[in-house]
Amino acid sequence: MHHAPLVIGGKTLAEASDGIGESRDPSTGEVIGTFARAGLTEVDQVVAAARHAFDNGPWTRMRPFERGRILRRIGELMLERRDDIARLESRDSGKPLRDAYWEVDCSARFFEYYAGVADKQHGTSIPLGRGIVDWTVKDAIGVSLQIIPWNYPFQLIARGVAPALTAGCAVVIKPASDTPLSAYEFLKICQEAGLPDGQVNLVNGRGSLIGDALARHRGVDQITFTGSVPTGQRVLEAAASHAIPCNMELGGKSPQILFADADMEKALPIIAGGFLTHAGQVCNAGTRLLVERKAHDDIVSRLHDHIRKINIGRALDDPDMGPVINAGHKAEVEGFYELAESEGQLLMGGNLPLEAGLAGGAFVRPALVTGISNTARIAREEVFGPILSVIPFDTAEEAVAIANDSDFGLVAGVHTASIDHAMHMAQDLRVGQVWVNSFGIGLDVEFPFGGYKLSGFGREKGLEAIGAYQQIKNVCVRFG
Ligand SMILES: NC(=O)C1=CN([C@@H]2O[C@H](COP(=O)(O)OP(=O)(O)OC[C@H]3O[C@@H](n4cnc5c(N)ncnc54)[C@H](O)[C@@H]3O)[C@@H](O)[C@H]2O)C=CC1
Ligand SMILES: O=C(O)Cc1ccc(O)c(O)c1
Repeated sequence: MHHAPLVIGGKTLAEASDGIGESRDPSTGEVIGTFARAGLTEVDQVVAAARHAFDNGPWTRMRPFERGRILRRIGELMLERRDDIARLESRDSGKPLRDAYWEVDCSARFFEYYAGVADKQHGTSIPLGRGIVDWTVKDAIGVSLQIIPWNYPFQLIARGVAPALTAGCAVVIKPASDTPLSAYEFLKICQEAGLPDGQVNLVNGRGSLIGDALARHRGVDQITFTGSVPTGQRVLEAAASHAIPCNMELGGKSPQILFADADMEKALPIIAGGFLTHAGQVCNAGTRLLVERKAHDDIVSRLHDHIRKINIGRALDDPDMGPVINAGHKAEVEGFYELAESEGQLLMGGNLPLEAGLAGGAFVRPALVTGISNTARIAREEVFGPILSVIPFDTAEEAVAIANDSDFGLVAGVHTASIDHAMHMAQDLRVGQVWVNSFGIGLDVEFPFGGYKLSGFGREKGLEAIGAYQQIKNVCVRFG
């Protein structure tokens, strides 16, 4: 049985003021671990520890290449422990084992990538004429609060913490209560890699209690949040109470646009992966398929055949699809099947062996919804489950209009053999990321990732992410 303590200023605290929480395996419903649940007392302690590390600790003063070496070591240790972390993550989050391995590998890549960037944070020199020298310096913003969701618990820590540390920040991590376990593995790795005490701190606990109190805390200088829109809006209100900047990575209802000229054989697994990965519990899941009308019936029949064969099972057995995060979320997804049936036709898939042991799991089945337009609620609301809404279009202009007619704007996929269609879509789609003849779920660490509209603002990954953790200081010197 795992137990995740708090880690505050380098000290490991097995108990905390809001008691002990339990974490369940969504594949079986079994309790697989416990965690110390922080309350308001620990909120003050953890912010004080991070502040102390930032204001007085060695990290801020260390030479950038030395910081880079420690960051690289964190990535190496992740790879050395990939089996243990992936198995823990697969059980705690319910994602198939291969996806949990991907999560660990990608986390290591974040540290490798930013390790190489640590000593390249150049400022600029601004010409103001003779007798004046003016330059900018990229200063660390201070204490970064990272509020993490349950869908990619380990990787989203790495995604935010690596650039924050690179910039010189201290960090407080607040994981989701459904997936509290792997964050402690991350803290242990940081300690072993030689990260100074207090530079990264961990507090598990209730979002509405400590998440809110941390976001309001005057000692926090910046927030990175990934999660739902309503919670993100609450976090923004808390941040507004002391006017600090936020990186918001919220939900999506991302389109995949399929033209009739596309190679259907190649497009099919990409479209399916786009909405089935982690049972659809991905912010950038491609859950609206906009299909050129003449290809509609063909792709629906191929997709239905495909999802009929999807094997559902325990995450550790590495099935095609694992469970959703918990019984409450299963009920929500099932509510969306009912909504879909009232708005259009629901085509179900999936093989769920009802053998003993799976009865307690939060399993749902993959589904297509046809006979709807983009005004249907099922085509507009984020389900966070394996449901694909299929909507026909006749022209490329109409495809863009439907794709952009959404409250969200995270990502889009385009499947076509025509360079004109591809370029038109890339130019006109109001989303943060366009994939052509592909649809990656968080594939790479090098390019910027983030949304338009209700999908949020700010960018994760790539060189762009570091800006969230820096202040630009301008220095102007007159001489002579
Ligand atoms: N964009 C994304 O990647 C994600 C979206 N979601 C969406 O959110 C829905 C609900 O899932 P939840 O886990 O309840 O997500 P949530 O958005 O409520 O939680 C995300 C994180 O925020 C924390 N939190 C909750 N209330 C807070 C508050 N008032 N102040 C500060 N932090 C707070 C939570 O403890 C968790 O760490 C899902 O069904 C899905 O639609 C969930 C996870 C990830
Ligand atoms: O946030 C999500 O839900 C999806 C996701 C996870 C990891 C990534 O690196 C990414 O780009 C996107």
